[in-house]
Amino acid sequence: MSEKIKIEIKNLIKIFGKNPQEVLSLLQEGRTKNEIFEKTKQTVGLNNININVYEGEIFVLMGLSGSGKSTLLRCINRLIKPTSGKILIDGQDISKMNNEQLRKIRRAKLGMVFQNFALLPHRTVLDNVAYGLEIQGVSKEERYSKAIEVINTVGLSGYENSKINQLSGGMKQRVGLARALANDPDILLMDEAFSALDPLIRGEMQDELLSLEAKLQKTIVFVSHDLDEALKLGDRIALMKDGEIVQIGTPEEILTNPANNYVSQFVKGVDRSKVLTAESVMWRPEPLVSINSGPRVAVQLMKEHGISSIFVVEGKNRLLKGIIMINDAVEAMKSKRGLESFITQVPSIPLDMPLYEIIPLIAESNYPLPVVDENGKLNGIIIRGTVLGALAMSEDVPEEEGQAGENGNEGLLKEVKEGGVEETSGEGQRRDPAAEKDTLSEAEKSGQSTEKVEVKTW
Ligand SMILES: Nc1ncnc2c1ncn2[C@@H]1O[C@H](COP(=O)(O)OP(=O)(O)OP(=O)(O)O)[C@@H](O)[C@H]1O
Repeated sequence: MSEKIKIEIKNLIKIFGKNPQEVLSLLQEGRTKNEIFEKTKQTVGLNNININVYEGEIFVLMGLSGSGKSTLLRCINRLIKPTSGKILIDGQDISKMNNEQLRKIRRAKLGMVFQNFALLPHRTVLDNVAYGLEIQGVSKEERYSKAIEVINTVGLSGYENSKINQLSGGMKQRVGLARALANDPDILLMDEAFSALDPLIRGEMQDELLSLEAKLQKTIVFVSHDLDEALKLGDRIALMKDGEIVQIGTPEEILTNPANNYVSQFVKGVDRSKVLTAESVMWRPEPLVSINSGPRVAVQLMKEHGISSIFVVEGKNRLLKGIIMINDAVEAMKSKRGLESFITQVPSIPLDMPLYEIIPLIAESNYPLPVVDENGKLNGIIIRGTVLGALAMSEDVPEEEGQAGENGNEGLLKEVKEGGVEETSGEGQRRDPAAEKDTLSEAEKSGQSTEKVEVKTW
């Protein structure tokens, strides 16, 4: 995802009714959608929408039926004309365009995929995919060659000459996707595109879309009323209610920092383990010991912090070397050898590993797990308590009690809770760059050994 704004929506309002001006003044008075409908029989489809969609992101519009998702999506390609406000696509305001300009921008930049596929049932796959190019007057040779290319992209090669009514739902939607891609649009607008598919196929199509997106880097606006789908697909999600945006955020932000009670209720039953990643549950590793320090320093730090193991790192970049247990450090001290030969190698966790993959690892581990970036730098640690806390987060249940049943991780949670293993780095703190300076000076003070002490904190 780049920093470039691809679609900019500003103060967008859509009123369905005969006298939008009347509704606009009622909106300015602060009347609600329901009040306005009762008074005027007109519907506020969208009220004051402001969104930036960045190039290359999947932006999901999510909300209950009637919240305004489809209306908003259709305003973006001007299938619906907004009552007021702006929609800029690469800086050009589509809400002000005449028909000719609209045709051009739709051809050049916008592809749309519908829930009901909207295919021509008696035509072949090839002709359906090439249809958009055909009505633009592209030569047969050129449109077929492009169509075959995108048919391959969506995994339908071999089906070029099949008729649409011979295909399964999932295959039809692949055709719908291929048809939208045939123009090579920058932006794909997808309206409940997978909602008509049965759950297994739906999951496959979601995976397919994610891997396509990794290759093609389109900007995608995806409408869904399904929270799990939104959390799986969205780089960011806008949660809508009654024609307004309640919250915009990444899936993690929406789950961990709901804007209000409506959002909390909305996300209550979600399986957090599928959405949260190592990065969002890791804590600050503290203290760390440098590979160049002697075992005495390691033992001293562990004693001071009341922990039984400590991560060993190398250099300014805190490259992870492993972990040393207190017994091994004592052994190293007695044998007058360096730390290196007493280090235990531990599996390291990438920053984006989902929580559900971390749970079994942390359940079996006798020490915290290190989270490293792609360069091998130690970014944080994962401790059992953190995992428990992240899974237990909920409006109604106090954190200590957890909420295992609702998250479907009851067995694992029980195992984690009853594991009886001491938290070796219970002192770890959530990342807080502002606190780095203080802890650094404290850590510096604590390194009072004759050996060269290199304590890493941040
Ligand atoms: N053509 C129309 N005429 C009048 N009202 C409309 C029209 N289209 C949509 N609406 C109203 O605008 C509001 C938003 O509808 P919209 O279809 O955008 O919601 P949605 O979130 O996409 O719901 P769904 O998931 O059911 O499609 C609803 O109150 C709806 O009744």
